[in-house]
Amino acid sequence: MENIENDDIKTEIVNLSATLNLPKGTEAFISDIHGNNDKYLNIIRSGAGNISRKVSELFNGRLTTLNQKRLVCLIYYPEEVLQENENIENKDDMQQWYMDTINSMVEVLKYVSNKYPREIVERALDCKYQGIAKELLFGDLQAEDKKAYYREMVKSLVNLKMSDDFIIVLCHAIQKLAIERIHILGDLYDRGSRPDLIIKHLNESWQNFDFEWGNHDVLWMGSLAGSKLCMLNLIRISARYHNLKLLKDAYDIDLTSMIKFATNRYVPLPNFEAKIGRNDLTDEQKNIDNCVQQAAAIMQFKLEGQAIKRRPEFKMDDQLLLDKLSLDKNSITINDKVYKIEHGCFQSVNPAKPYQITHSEQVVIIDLINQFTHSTKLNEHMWFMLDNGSMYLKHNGNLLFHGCVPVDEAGNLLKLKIDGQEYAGKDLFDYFEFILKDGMRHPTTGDCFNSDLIWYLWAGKISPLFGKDKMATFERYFINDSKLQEEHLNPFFKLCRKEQFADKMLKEFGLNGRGHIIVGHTPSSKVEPIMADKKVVLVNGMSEPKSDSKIGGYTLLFDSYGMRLETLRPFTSRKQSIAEMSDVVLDKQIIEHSSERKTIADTDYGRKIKEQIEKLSAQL
Ligand SMILES: O=P(O)(O)OC[C@H]1O[C@](O)(COP(=O)(O)O)[C@@H](O)[C@@H]1O
Ligand SMILES: [Mn+2]
Repeated sequence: MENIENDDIKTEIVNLSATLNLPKGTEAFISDIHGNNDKYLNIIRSGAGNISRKVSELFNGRLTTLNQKRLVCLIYYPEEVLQENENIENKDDMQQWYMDTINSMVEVLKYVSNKYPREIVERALDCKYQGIAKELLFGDLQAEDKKAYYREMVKSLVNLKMSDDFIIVLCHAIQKLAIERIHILGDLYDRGSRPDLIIKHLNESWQNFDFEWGNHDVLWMGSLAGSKLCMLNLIRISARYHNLKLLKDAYDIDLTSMIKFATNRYVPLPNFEAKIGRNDLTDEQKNIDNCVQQAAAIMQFKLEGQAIKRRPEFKMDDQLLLDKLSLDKNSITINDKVYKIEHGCFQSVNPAKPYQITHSEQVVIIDLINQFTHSTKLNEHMWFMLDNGSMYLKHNGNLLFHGCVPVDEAGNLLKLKIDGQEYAGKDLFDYFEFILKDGMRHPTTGDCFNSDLIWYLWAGKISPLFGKDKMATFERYFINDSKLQEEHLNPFFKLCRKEQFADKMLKEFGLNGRGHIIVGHTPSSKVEPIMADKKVVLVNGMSEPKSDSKIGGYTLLFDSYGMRLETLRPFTSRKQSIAEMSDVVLDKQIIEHSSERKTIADTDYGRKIKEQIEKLSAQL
């Protein structure tokens, strides 16, 4: 008996020791997806550019560039591309195409899977075709004695009309194996229409991923925790980007009370026109978006005023603006200067009590927050974000978070004083993580401490997720003054150009200077994507590109040879990507390269394996 046990332990040690010598898996870092499911899938299905690179390594000199492109496009979008085959009329041509394609596909799959232990490769294959796929994948296709056997296998797949399904299984396996782990550096939610589908995809089809929460994600998590402020911001942004439908379709939140209230009390105004790049909306849809945005904005400003007054420690008094409106509400006095109000909509603001919510506003807010806190699907998705996420992550020596470590101009950590206790740097991140988790575990719709702090994460001066001195929502809606509308970035971003500062930040989180700080949030138009002698990398890859933008953002890949930042091609639609067979990557910059491959032994996972080996050895 003892011997059998010892043998099992020894086998396990052999397997684990062997795993340590495999090359390190490829990590992909993406950020600011903002609900753009198609663009997200375009990146994921392409292995963040990894697949086309592998195909060219494998087929250069054997396939023309055009045929490589065709193969790559098929791997990304097999469902759509295979449909085009219906146009091939000649049966022999068709058979030949399938045989060539399956063979090439198996080659690519072999190539991307050679980093993994067999068990992981098997897991990436759909069970329906696992037997055949394994035979083709792990067998020696060139062995003379078996050539006919393999040829017949592929031929039968074609004859039995199983080949489309089989190709799809191989393509999905290639996609999965091209990236070992995805880091999502925040802002999965808001602006785009289908964040729910991204969550669904990760939940159902991906194994290794993590979220570093963004300020927009916090609005959704905070709403589930009962924060009315988070919810009003969320609804305002949803209306601003014509996404109110998402709330009903994905989360079963009925906005009837809000829409009725808003369309009765407000008339459409130019400053509340939805920000969408299309003009196929009916007048009714436009009016709803416009009026709901106004109603939510006014409720938001009122409740924000109450929170700011309730929490003097937030030091946000400069954002109390409703009480600075003139009696006729056509102008506002800020720092002794009078500004004209453009297209005001303050009919529900009582000059005597500007932050007081009216009875009918209250009725709408209560209806909505009850629905948010009771939505089963929202509950499921936000817990998925909570369980798989954190405020920051230390992974393989790198530090990942969404925004910044709040500092002053001199680079000293800014302290947030709450309840007599000061939090700064890593402690500040840890504190907010505790509050967010606590808030979600104990949801309440009252004006509680957790809710206020969660809202602070969205818009507070010393919020690591926001990273700006103020959110100028009011000014941007109503005051035509570019100075007042400015939101200044925390000095962190400027200081990040200095290596010494980056080292100091890494040290604050217990990491050494060999690591990198990898962040999302800030568009590359504001901050360079590579700073501090390549120690700080910005991967804001997904914010909607402006219509004239020549790039579609950045993603970072970290494989066994090093790190490279990929500049993405602007993404318009899935249909167009397929039609043009366009690849995701426009350009790449090497951040780090070593001719000696990193192995699993060099990673955090490797460290865990070594610990396990030690434990097992002790049992022998
Ligand atoms: O693009 P919009 O909807 O006008 O939003 C602008 C607001 O979004 C923010 O940029 C925050 O969003 P990000 O985290 O995506 O930057 C605010 O600072 C700003 O006030
Ligand atoms: Mn952000």
